[in-house]
Amino acid sequence: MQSKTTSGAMLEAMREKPPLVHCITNYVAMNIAANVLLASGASPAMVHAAEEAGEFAGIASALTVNIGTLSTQWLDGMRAAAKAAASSGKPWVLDPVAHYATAFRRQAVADLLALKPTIIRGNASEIIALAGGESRGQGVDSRDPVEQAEDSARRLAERQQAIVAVTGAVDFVTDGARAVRIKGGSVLMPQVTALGCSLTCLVGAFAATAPEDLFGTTVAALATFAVAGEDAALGAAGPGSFAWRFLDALAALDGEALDARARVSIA
Ligand SMILES: Nc1ncnc2c1ncn2[C@@H]1O[C@H](COP(=O)(O)OP(=O)(O)O)[C@@H](O)[C@H]1O
Ligand SMILES: Cc1ncsc1CCOP(=O)(O)O
Ligand SMILES: [Mg+2]
Repeated sequence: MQSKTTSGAMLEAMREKPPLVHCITNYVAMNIAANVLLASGASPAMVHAAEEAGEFAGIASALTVNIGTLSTQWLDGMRAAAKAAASSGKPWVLDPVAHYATAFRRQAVADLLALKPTIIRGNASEIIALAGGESRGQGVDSRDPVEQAEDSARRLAERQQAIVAVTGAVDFVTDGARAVRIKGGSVLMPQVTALGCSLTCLVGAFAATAPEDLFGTTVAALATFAVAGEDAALGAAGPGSFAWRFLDALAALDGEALDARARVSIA
């Protein structure tokens, strides 16, 4: 088996053995997130009912949990799934969408953090607030630059013993010690709803492919979005044509091109 040491090798390994990714995500993101995973070579399943989420997490290779359209019943399913993933040693990714906005969300995220996500992916405002800082987030959208979230990400990674990925104009990934920045993508990406949510699901798919290297798999997922986003923007007239071009760009990207074009630097 080819070693999965580079982002490109991880992408090819994922396509060779498509991981079943259990995505508990929001109503807005379900369709595009599933299509992003299929285009990238993974196998998505959007399963959230409390009656089955724990059992399903046990048969999937990774779990992603996104609180975008949260409800009490959904939270029950999230907790059951997170406990099942954690107890079976499977990676699970938390996307704390707009957790700062309401008391309900803040409590939900506190409960989920206590279940030890292995990776946390959010925009700069979400990560600043999650680490206890003052963020300027508005609803689900970030109003803070990523560079102002880097220290928060390092502290959060240390505190949670997790990988933390902050996305925006230049992404940042850390395990609390190591850290890299990833350039690329397009200004059109935040204009398409649920691309961040979709990226969280792709982080789960890569994590399932090489769970022994969650730092590397998280970088690989973000680099995949960065390169595909640049490709999709080339011919896009706006967010609408960008969205379908982005799916095509993900499907067209191969490991060699990803390794050749990913712009990852040590932070
Ligand atoms: N200004 C930008 N330039 C290039 N890429 C961006 C920009 N803003 C966001 N992205 C990319 O869009 C994707 C979604 O991330 P983001 O918008 O930060 O998350 P969220 O949707 O959760 O707020 C990521 O791949 C990120 O790198
Ligand atoms: C608009 C909206 N409302 C609740 S979840 C959601 C989608 C958020 O997607 P993303 O965090 O990827 O921008
Ligand atoms: Mg988001």
